Amino acid sequence: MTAPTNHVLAHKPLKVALLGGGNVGAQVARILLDDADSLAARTGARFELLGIAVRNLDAPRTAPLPRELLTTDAEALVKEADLVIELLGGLEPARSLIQTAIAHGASVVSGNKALLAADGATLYQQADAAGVQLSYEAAVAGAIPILRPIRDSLAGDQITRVLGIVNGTTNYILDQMDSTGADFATALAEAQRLGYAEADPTADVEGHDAAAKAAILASLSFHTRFALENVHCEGISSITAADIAAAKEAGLVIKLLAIAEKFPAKDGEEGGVSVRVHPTLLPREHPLAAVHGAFNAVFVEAEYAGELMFYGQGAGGTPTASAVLGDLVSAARRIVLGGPGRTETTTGEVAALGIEAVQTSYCIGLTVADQPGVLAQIAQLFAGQGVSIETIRQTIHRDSVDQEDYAELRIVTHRALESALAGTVEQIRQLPVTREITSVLRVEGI
Ligand SMILES: NC(=O)C1=CN([C@@H]2O[C@H](COP(=O)(O)OP(=O)(O)OC[C@H]3O[C@@H](n4cnc5c(N)ncnc54)[C@H](O)[C@@H]3O)[C@@H](O)[C@H]2O)C=CC1
Ligand SMILES: N[C@@H](CC=O)C(=O)O
Ligand code: NA
Repeated sequence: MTAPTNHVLAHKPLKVALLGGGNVGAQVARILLDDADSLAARTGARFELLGIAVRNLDAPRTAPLPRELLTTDAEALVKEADLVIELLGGLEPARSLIQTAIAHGASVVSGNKALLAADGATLYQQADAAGVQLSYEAAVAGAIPILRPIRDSLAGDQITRVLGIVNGTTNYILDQMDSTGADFATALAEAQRLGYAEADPTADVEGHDAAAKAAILASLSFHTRFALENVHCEGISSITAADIAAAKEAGLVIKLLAIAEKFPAKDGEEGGVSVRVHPTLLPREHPLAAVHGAFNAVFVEAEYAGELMFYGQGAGGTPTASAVLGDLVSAARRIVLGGPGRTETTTGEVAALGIEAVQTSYCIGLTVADQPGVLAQIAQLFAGQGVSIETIRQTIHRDSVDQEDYAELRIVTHRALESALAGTVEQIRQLPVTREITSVLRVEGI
């Protein structure tokens, strides 16, 4: 392995102001402090966390924050910073603080979809005019990289439809009602406890949070400004247990979908883009029906790329912090970009593993003599190597040549070390009762 060449951090530390120490803010602070070295290596400059603006210095936090970093003076903090992370939520004072940051030449990272849906265009223009960046990947579908792919990766394509589950709280509630029969209020309380819900959960339940995200998605996808007023919005508060049960009986599931769809001009009718959020029935075999809990998924249909699907954790402090930090590193790299910038780094120094060190599940196909005790012998060899069997399927066949019965086995294992599996297979191959090992395949996702 060649020695890493980019450990030297030529750039001065970048001062970071964090606004908000709630579900997301506390996790961003924790990771900024815990992973300071690797973030510096990837960025080309260290992040110096100047302070964390909070409303109440003594409020309980989801991660312990150094007391000396907490302040109630958000404005003073912002004026000192090179980079400002806004995780307060709500329109004010978030908007004014972002504008102060921009006016002082700081780049801004925000997860505030309510503000971005309301004022994103203005704030973006202000940032552009000041030569700073405004990034907000966390604002739509939490941890899922969706805005940057739409804005950058698909910049050469024509998006025709975006369709997704973009609110974790409502997906959690509907999923709980569907799978455990939980009532609406209990499921909502649990979503709040898990840190998915907005400070005022009405924004989730009535679809306003999804509508804000739909407006942002539509604006980026169709290169046109869509305001919240352009989004048709229906929430899930009127969905009853009986609706869920009826859907289930019909092989359907109810999901709150955000849809931005282009309708081309046709038969003298003007074309346009429909942006809407509403509860939607889906067949249970539809890929979006398999999005459970607080997970989100966004389908993008584009003229040249075809169908793309983005899936992951759309809510929760730590997953959302991942998107915030991705934006932070990306914005910081551009500040460092006085030189060539650091977009690819090789400072991880992680060893490359051989296949023998892989752990996964396996499916082994083999044929053996149809005799008593054969399965026990094989099971013993697996156990001897510490490989645990998940299922064995046996089918009896008759050999057309010697007219002897033989058994075809398909054995699926739990996760096991490749070397242990290979050793087991070799031992089975040597057994006098084994006719043939027909296949050894690795299995993921079971
Ligand atoms: N929680 C989640 O799963 C996700 C949240 N977001 C967005 O991230 C932002 C933060 O969300 P959470 O951390 O969940 O909210 P939160 O309500 O847990 O935290 C907000 C924090 O900001 C503080 N704050 C509010 N106004 C303040 C002020 N004027 N001065 C000082 N501190 C103030 C509050 O005291 C609280 O500590 C919101 O815009 C939210 O929509 C985005 C994606 C996912
Ligand atoms: N309240 C939101 C948080 C993420 O944006 C949700 O439930 O999805
Ligand atoms: Na995202």
